[in-house]
Parts: sequence; structure tokens; C-alpha cells
Amino acid sequence: MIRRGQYVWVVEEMHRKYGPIVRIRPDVVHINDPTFIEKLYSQSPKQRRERYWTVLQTLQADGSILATRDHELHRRRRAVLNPFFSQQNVRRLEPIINDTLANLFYRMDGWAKAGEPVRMNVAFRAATKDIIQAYAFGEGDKCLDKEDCETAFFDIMAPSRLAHVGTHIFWLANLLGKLPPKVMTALVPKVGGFTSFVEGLAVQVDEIRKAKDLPEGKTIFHEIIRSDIPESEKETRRLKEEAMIIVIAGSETTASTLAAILYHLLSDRRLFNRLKAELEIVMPDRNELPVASKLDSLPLLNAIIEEAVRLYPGATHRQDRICPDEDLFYEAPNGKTYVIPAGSAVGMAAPILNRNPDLYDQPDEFIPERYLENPKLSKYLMSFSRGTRQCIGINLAYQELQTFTAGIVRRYDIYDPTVKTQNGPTLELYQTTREDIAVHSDFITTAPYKGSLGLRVMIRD
Ligand code: HEM
Repeated sequence: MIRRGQYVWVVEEMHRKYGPIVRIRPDVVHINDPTFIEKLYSQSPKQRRERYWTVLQTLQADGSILATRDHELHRRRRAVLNPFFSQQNVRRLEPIINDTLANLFYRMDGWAKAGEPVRMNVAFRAATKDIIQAYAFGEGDKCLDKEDCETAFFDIMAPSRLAHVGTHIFWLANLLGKLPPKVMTALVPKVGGFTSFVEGLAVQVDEIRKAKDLPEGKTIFHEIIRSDIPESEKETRRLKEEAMIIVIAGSETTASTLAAILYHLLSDRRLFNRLKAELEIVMPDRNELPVASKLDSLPLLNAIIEEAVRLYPGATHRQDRICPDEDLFYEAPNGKTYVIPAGSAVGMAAPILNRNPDLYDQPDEFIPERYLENPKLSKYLMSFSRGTRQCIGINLAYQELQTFTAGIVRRYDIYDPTVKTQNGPTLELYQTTREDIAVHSDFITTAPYKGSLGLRVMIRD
């Protein structure tokens, strides 16, 4: 709370000093060893794995799957959502994703004419939010249609900077959460904005509920309300919390990874051109929108995405779990075995595990080739967590990352100051360094240093 999201680096330092297993709170052990991932984050639905209060409390949304502690209840809730996020169903979202990319290009054309640097994190968050919101609720107001890309939404997100306060002074956050939006807005305008956003979701849930005939398969929330789950699971209070987590988890995280990808491509002309050459084969016309199924087999595109997901995890928090029924045995590389008694909390954090030097050569460098040389590395990625509580939006996130990266690189070139006439529309980094995209603070989601404006580019047509 006091050093604002820096504890993850303290934990990393403890590992450097004391080895791969460290007690980092009186009640939590952290393990920095990729070989333990599968054991702790078991895929088997029979092995109960529950999130610990250090994660649950932060979210203040026990109606959502993300903040559901009980293993069985989590399973039931997740089963309702799972079909929407299968690879097959996410593929069906191709028109929504491509329409959003086309909207983004339309805006980028406008920004090129204005000649001002553009904050791409803002644009990407607007785009990813438009996609998940359309999937969750259907057509509605689009952030990308708003003049400022709905920067107010980022004010809404700003309370996430208070995430650790919410965790550790839970009663205060809980009390504030119960205040009516108007009172909250008067007290703390930004948090008030957040409460209004959540209440807006409740209104959307209720509107779907009131609609006379609910068309099959229309949106996530149409389907949940149509389904035969118990009525208590369909209550507005629960569903608005589910909606809140889906919209937040589905926008901020993917957008920051996209910004990291674009930063690295624009700062490395060779890499950019190699990717463009790969894309030209499946997208001969620079103005065509990507066909999702053609992107899966592009090695460099997918290696670049994987490396950005590794080095810039959009969710930075410690994924603390308890195993209520079984002791866990951790065998350290020095041969010593540690017994972690059932019910104890154990965590792993992506910013640490994804940079484990035993697994990744030059872990702080952006080297997509590592995934070309050894695709099996992907199984150690912690960015989306693992096991039964792995990110439900992983397929959607990858499809967005593929489509947006491919579309942007195919359409634009990097601005070349040495020639008079460019070959088409261009992008150029504007006063942006790697520090502006790096994981500086853990506010559950990643954040750069205070005052950073994120990734900024000049767009020219
Ligand atoms: C690069 C993008 C993304 C990253 C890095 C990411 C990361 C994560 C992580 C680490 C978790 C597990 C948290 C924990 O165990 O404490 C998680 C869960 C979740 N994510 Fe994502 N996420 C991304 C995109 C998305 C998208 C696009 C959605 C869209 C709906 C989404 C929805 C969720 C939900 C609902 C959960 C809770 C799953 C459960 O409890 O069963 N995420 N995500």
C-alpha cells in the first residue's frame, strides 16, 4: 500500500537471497520454480484449488468467478461461462474483432490528420473494451466512437491503483462500496465514477432480463439469463459483479500487452520488416483485415505475441492458492523436500516466474526467437495463470493480439525520416522508452512508473 505496488520486486529479491521457496508473509509461501506450476495449479477438477483472501478480497466482487473462493461453486459458475470462451466460439467473434479494428483504423486516420502524438494505450483499451462489451451485452455505445476514446473510463480504472488498500483495509473498501454513487462521487470523484460504471452494468443486466423473448446465443448475459442455473445465481447483484470483472479483465490486460508489442516492433525496424514479410503472404493487400484462421500458423507473429505476454504480463498479482485437501511436496533443486501442509497459502507471480533465469536466457530481453527455438517454453507461462482457475479469456486475448498486431503491421510502415515520400501510412514512436511499457508496479494489473503516458506514436497518412 505504501510503496504502491512494489512488493512483487521485494519478493523477487528474497528469492535471489534465499532460494526458490520463501515465506513472504506470515501466512503465504512464494515459490519461484517453473517445475512446480503444474502441481500447484492443477488441471484436475478433482484436486481442489481455491484462491486465497489476498486475491479474493482485492476484487470486492464475490459474485464473479474470479472472486469465488469455493471450488465447487467456482466450477458451477465457470461452467456457465466456459462455452463462450472456447476457441470455436471465440472464432465466431471474428466480425466483432475486425469491425473494432476497422474502427480503430478510422480513428487513426483522423489522428494522422490532426498531427498530434497519440496515446495508444488509451486507444487499445477503448478497442478491447468495445469487443468484450459487445460480446457480453450486444451493440451499444462504443468507446472508439467517443472523441476522447472515453478517457473517463480510465479514470474509472484509476481506483485500481487503490487495489492494495482494498485488500488490506477491506472493511473500509467494503463500506465505501456500499455508499450510493452520488455520495461516493462527492467524496472521491474517481471511485464514484467506478461505482456508476458498475451500476450501469446492473441496468444492462436488468434490461436483458426484462426483454420479452431472449434470442438464443445473442450475448453472454442473454445466455446466462436464459440458462437453467438456479435463480439465485441470476440475481442482478451477482451478475453485475460478473459483468464488471469480465469487462475489466477483458480490456486493460490485453490492451497493455498490445502496447508492449507495438513498442517493440516500432523500436526494431528489422523485426518489424520480418513480421511484415510473414504477413504479406497471408494478407497480400495492406488494407485487408486479417482472417483469424490464417494467423495461427504464422511462427514469428505468434512468437512475438508470446514473448510480449511473458515479459509484460497484464495481470501482475501473486496468484495465491490454497489446497484444502492435500499436503503439497516441493522438491527444491538442491534435493531438499518441503512439505506445505493442506490449507496453507502458496503463490506464484507472473512478473517473477516469467523471468526465471534458469528457464529464460537473458530474461529481461525481448527475444521472440526463444519461442521459435523452443515452443515448449509456453507451458511455463504464468501470465494467464494455470489450472482450473486459469484465465477464461485466454483464447479471446490471443485472437485480439493476433488480429490487431497483424492488421496494424500490415497496414503501416515505420516512418523513415531519410526519405521524402513514404510508401503509405506510417507510425513513429513519440517520446516513448521501454520504461513507459515496462511492468513497474503491481496493481493487480500492470502499471508503468507514475506520470508515464504509456506508448505514444505519431501517425502519418
Ligand atoms: C493479455 C490478456 C489477459 C491476461 C494477462 C489475463 C490474466 C489473467 C490471470 C492471471 C487470471 C487468474 C487470476 C488469479 O488466479 O488470481 C485471469 C483470470 C480471469 N480472466 Fe484474464 N487475462 C487476460 C485477458 C482476459 C480477457 C480478454 C478476458 C475476457 C473475458 C478475461 C477474463 C478473465 C476472467 C473472467 C478470469 C477469472 C477466471 C476464473 O476465476 O475462473 N481475461 N486472467
